Amino acid sequence: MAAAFAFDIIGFDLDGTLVDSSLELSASLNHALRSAGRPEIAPARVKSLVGMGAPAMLEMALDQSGGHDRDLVKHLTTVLVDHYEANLGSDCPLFPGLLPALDKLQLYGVTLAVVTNKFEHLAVKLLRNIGLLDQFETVIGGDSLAECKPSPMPIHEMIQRCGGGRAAFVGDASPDIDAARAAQIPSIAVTFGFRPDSARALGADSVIDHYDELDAALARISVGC
Ligand SMILES: O=C(O)COP(=O)(O)O
Ligand SMILES: [Mg+2]
Repeated sequence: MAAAFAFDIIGFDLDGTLVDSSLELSASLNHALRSAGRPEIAPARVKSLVGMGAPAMLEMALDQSGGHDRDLVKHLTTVLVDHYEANLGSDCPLFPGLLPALDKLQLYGVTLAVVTNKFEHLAVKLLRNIGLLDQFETVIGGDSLAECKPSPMPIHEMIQRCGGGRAAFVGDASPDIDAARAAQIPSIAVTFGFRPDSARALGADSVIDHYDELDAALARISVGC
């Protein structure tokens, strides 16, 4: 089947883009906060803390109740990750329309990849547990390389691992769109992720409200690139 767009590679962010991981992340963040005697944070508010990895999420959460230091963040990252890993993917729905959208891209012969700021081993395990891992040529995590999003480094690496060619990136937050811009590839922001209020202001080349719109958005942004 011929695609209406000219991309060889489509990269996806993970949390808030492929899956709604907010309930599992909230449960594990709050488990870590409780263990340190800190107040919990409501899942709706946890969404705004996701996107720069677990240590950054903990720093921002701890700053809401008395601050953080490096040792505390290091210790609580282990507490959070151990808890998160135990039930990974059991309460982590895919966003509507994702599977048919990925199937269509595969039919077009597009190579798919994930670039997340989650630790790589957690991203791989989550994708395996929810049955998505085989869809992706490669998974690059926040600790896979010397730099993570918003650096262009993981985007460049993604393109290289996927054999080169024209690429676009889909994400829900500023590290995604900024990394794509820094790597000089077009981006699509999703409004159904963890930044519904600001997705339109991220400066992406296109914005979608549902995965049904992905095909048309890719066709729009591939014109002239
Ligand atoms: O902050 C995280 O844990 C990772 O988030 P991302 O998948 O949106 O990059
Ligand atoms: Mg995200």
